[in-house]
Amino acid sequence: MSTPSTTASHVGESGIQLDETDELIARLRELARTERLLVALDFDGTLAPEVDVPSHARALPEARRAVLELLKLDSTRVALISGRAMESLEQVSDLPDDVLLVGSHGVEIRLDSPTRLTLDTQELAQVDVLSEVLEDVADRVDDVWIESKPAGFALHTRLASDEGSRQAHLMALAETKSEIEGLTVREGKNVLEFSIRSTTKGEALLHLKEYTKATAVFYAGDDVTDEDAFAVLRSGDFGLKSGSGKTIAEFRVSDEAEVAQVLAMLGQFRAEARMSAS
Ligand SMILES: O=P(O)(O)OC[C@H]1O[C@H](O[C@H]2O[C@H](CO)[C@@H](O)[C@H](O)[C@H]2O)[C@H](O)[C@@H](O)[C@@H]1O
Repeated sequence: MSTPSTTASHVGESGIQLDETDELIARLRELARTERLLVALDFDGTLAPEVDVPSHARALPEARRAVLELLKLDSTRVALISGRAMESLEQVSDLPDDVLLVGSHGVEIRLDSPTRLTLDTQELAQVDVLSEVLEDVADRVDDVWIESKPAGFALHTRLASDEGSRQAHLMALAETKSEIEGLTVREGKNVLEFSIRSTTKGEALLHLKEYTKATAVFYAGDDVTDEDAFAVLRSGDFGLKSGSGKTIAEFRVSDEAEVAQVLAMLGQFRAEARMSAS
């Protein structure tokens, strides 16, 4: 195998970023030898580069290829854990049905048989109130819009000015909180997410780990909400942060292309490990 060109770094005990590509490779090889592997991945900013229109986002071809290779391997499951609504995640990810999907930060889950999210009357009423309040905020600030999800909304500010974005955040926070008690608010890249359910990617990852009976987990993500998933990783698992920003993940690469390289390596090591196990 050729030497990977990742700029992987490892946060040493001193907090200093050390160039640790060799260590990353050694740890990937070790992970690949586990009995049952779960590879769980965030979508936007991890497999797919950020774009202005969410429905236009697609995984990099090399990332998609690496995921398809992993799917061919026995005792290996692949999952996407995203903030997107399930319908949107299915559309943009366009992967086979044996990929486990988690949408809306854990509110929606598609395992091997489809399940439908149902909200009770009170929750439906809360979604209606949220819609009214956030539509009103979006109407008042240029280039701010809302994306609908089954249990909430994302307030997008990617195309707004810094000041517009700041104002939209402040208004949306104040006005939703005064209308709905116990609302969950998550901040992401150019987005503020409001949900009437309070799941996290960490809870979703634990659920998938139990469902797949995984003996070790690989998780890659780029945003603040992915930190909840990194937080539930245990010894022998592997956490990979894509891009800049504070993280508790053990390893970091610089972008989606490097995530794809790491996934391709993992696929290769896993194929070798499964071959020698059989
Ligand atoms: O958990 P993820 O899979 O990373 O999803 C997080 C949010 O992704 C989408 O918004 C982000 O990506 C868009 C497309 O690149 C970009 O236009 C936007 O600025 C980003 O915030 C999605 O639209 C949200 O619903 C997800 O929660």
